Amino acid sequence: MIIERNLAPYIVFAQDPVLVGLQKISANRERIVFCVDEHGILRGSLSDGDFRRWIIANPTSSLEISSGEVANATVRSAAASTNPAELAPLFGRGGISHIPLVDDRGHLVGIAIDRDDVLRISDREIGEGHPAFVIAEVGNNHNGSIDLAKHLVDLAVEAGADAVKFQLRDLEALYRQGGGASGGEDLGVQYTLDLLAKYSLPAESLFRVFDHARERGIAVMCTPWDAPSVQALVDYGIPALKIASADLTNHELLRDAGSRQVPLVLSTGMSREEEILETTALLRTLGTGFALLHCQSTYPAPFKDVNLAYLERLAEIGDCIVGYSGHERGWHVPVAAVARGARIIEKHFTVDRTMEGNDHTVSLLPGEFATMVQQIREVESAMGDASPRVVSTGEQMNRVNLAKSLVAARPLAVGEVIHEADVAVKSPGRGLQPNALSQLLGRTLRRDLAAGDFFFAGDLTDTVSVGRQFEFRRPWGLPVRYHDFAALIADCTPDFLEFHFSYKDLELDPATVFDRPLDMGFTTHLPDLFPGDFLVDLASRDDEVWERSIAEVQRTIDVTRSLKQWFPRETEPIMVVTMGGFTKDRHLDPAERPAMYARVADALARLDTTGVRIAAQTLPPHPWLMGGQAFHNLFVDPRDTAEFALTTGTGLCFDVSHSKLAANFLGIAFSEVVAALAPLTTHLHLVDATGIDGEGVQVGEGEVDWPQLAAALDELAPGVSFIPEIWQGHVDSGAGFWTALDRLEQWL
Ligand SMILES: C=C(OP(=O)(O)O)C(=O)O
Repeated sequence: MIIERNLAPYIVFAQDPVLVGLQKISANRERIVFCVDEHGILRGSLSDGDFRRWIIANPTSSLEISSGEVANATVRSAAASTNPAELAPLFGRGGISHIPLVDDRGHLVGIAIDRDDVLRISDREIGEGHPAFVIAEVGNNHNGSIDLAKHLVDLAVEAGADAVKFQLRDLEALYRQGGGASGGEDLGVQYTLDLLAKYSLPAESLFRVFDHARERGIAVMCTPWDAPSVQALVDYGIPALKIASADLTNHELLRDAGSRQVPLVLSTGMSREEEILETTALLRTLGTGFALLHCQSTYPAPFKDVNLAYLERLAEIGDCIVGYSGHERGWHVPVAAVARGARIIEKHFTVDRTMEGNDHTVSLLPGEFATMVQQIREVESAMGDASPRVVSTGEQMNRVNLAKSLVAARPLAVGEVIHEADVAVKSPGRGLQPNALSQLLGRTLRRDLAAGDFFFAGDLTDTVSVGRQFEFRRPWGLPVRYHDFAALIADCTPDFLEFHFSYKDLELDPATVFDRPLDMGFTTHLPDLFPGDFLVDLASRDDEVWERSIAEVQRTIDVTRSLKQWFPRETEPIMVVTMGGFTKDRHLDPAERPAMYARVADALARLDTTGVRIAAQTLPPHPWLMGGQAFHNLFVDPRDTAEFALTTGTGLCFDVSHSKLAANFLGIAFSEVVAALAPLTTHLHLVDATGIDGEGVQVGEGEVDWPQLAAALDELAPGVSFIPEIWQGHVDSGAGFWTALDRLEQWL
């Protein structure tokens, strides 16, 4: 439980319209506000439930009605002096999680909240489901210089820290001899005192540094080592206090700090478990929000003494948010601590490890700290949620390439019953997976198979998936390969075929593919991969890559042109090109994009495109290039994509899956993407998407709002051709394409 005394987000005046109350409820995310009169006297509660009950009872009432009239006047309150231990049993009854605390004249002075799973420091929430809160502990590493302290704040901001922390001591109050006098003390104490006397910053100087941190938008924390320092920090308005390990048993300081209505973060180094238990019990009587940091108080701490496994026990015995304050070398241990549940990480921070003072040696330099923060974020993103394992989109692709399938061991004819000897397990994994063997055995074949042909899911059912004559308001086509187009058009007549070339296809003489001209149109698609793992990149700054990219695109244009003789209806075929602009390890700064687009434009200007319309394919933020995650920088953001199309006159192949992923990644509405791209679109790839990298998903099984998209396309890109580009839609006699077309027909 915490006792909240910052009441502004939780109160609404009785005369305020109820809408104001509802807005406050949304803003404070606590699902409740309390209604007070002009003297601050509690008049009732206004929760989501109170409002719902009222609106059901008064369905025609205006929202201009005052909050006081809607509020529940019988809300249960408690006296401000009530001990938190007495408040605790009141929670939970009837769903109560907030108890208003009133003084003896009925003024609202606090709210007891049944919450210790989230700690709020400045505008950050800490706890399960939130990114770890990373504190750059400057401590006294400013060595007494305000300028260096401010510089460290700037560096902490750049390194991605969530907070900077300092230490404040009143040496007169803190040490038994007062001031920096150390005569008669042990060696260690003398050394520490000498350093503190030399390098501590007084409160007023530290506050100038805190002001600077606020201006830079980073949370500021401080460890008070004595009562005057607690008072000074609270007077300053510090958003959270840190309690050093050395003070874990200092109940007087804890009582003082814990009654100041700011969250406490306590380190547990140099402590025994019973001391930690005693302290948490004490804090619970104060009603303050707190977190415990596991810590090994040696500088540097030997790895063998760190005992990260204790984090779990600490969370259990403290029943609170836990974190880790690290004094070991390097930053891999804090990263591991995050993986073991630390929600707060504190690590010392300096500009120079050789400076005088015992914290410098265990501090991270700014670049190291930035790496730690980045690695923490990467590990957080890698943590997942232990839900049942699913196959990622990239894995699905690799599974096709690397796994195995059930194939015909010999030619098999329609009507034959499948026996074990008829089936072999071979790579690649395009067909039924080997574990489907028992389902396949004993089934009667409904199609002929050559030796080596895949068995598909369709062979396990009695209904065969076939194409049919589909009806659309715009030209529709099928994505095909040279080797499968004839089978795919056996039962349907698309308006056109889109040939997705492999690099080997480019070497084939079309006369060996087509035995007669076809009465339909065609489009083509640049191969995704060329010999020697080469990916076309018309934006490349590497001249060799750029020249070869231009040559490969030109070669594909030439092949496209040569196909026209087999498709007399097609006068100017579209060729879809993935232009490039990808990187392997990270997205580039958007400022780098204009030069890259210019490079693409220069490459396009070098091509002889006579008789062929190039369409630049819109791209996802994270393509699965060569079976692994990569980063696309161009044709992802609809704004620069549209600008490129407009300024170069290049048409777009609007890939709905790719651009939906881009919208999710960029946090923009997909309708905005459609509005920007559809008017510049000459060709469409229609396919669904999930998240930021789930591409190729079956229509209706992802996140695209198809009726809305279809209406927008009717308006902004009428008559523009499309293919259903379902991943692996061609397998199992085109089952994926037929399902997609069946579904699309109702909207397009
Ligand atoms: C010394 C401090 O903390 P820890 O015990 O985490 O090192 C501090 O916060 O000043």
